[in-house]
Amino acid sequence: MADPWQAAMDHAVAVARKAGEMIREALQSDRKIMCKSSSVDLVTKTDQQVEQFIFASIREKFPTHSFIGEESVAAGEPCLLTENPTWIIDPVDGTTNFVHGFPFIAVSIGFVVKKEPEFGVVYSCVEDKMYTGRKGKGAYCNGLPLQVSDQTNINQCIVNSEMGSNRDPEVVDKIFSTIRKILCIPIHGVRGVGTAAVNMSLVASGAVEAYFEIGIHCWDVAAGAVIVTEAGGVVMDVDGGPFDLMSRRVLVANNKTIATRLVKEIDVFPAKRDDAP
Ligand SMILES: O=P(O)(O)OC[C@@]1(O)O[C@H](CO)[C@@H](O)[C@@H]1O
Ligand SMILES: [Mg+2]
Repeated sequence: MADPWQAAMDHAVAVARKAGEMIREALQSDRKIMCKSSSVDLVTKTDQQVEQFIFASIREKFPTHSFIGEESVAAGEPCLLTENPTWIIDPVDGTTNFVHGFPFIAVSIGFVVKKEPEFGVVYSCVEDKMYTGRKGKGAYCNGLPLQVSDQTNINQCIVNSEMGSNRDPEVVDKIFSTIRKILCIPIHGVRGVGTAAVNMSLVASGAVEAYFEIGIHCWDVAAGAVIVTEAGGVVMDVDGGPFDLMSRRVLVANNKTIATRLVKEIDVFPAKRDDAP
């Protein structure tokens, strides 16, 4: 039977690639920085222009679908997931990296139907790596199949995480205490490239065994969650419970053994849900 969403996924790949070209061009010119929730939560005209381009390109083909985009929500659009086919988009994941020219910047396009992720597209546009995952049909990077690491020994792992954009000293203490505990298990190393979408794609590629973060948004992880699952990995809440796209919390790993070992070390702190009133 033909895949009802294959054409949508093919379109998402083409749109992500064009959006990536826009970002690469913008990297050659001055980036005017604006702030959102704080002086370290950055946005630029490029974020807004790329999101408008992606929305317009998708709406043209799928006018009845719903959209959740980072910059539209920042401008006051509701962040509510319904049963309707919904595109969940981060036009520039790694805006701080973009502003600084740090070469990990991704276009993240997730597609969800009846609240179930159907496919994810993450285009790491400086690296020119197109990561894709289609429910039940595997995960790929530039057309080559992705498979998570087969490592089950926590001491042999690299774990991705991020410092986030919360500068409340009590939150920063929890972030650092978690990273300290994990590092001293010990593990081989902690890394983070400044974009959840690429952090998750690196788990799917087997380059690192896990990634977790509290404070991300649905648009950061909607695509990566499908890519990790389709590469044979697991996606869950940082407390080991089921993954909740709107919870602002995510833990992905190559397998349940590594994931549950990490859950023991994560100091959880509150983060307001994406769909909170
Ligand atoms: O606002 P942006 O750039 O679209 O995304 C925010 C983000 O890059 O910041 C976090 C780092 O703490 C990442 O996990 C997340 O993807
Ligand atoms: Mg973004």
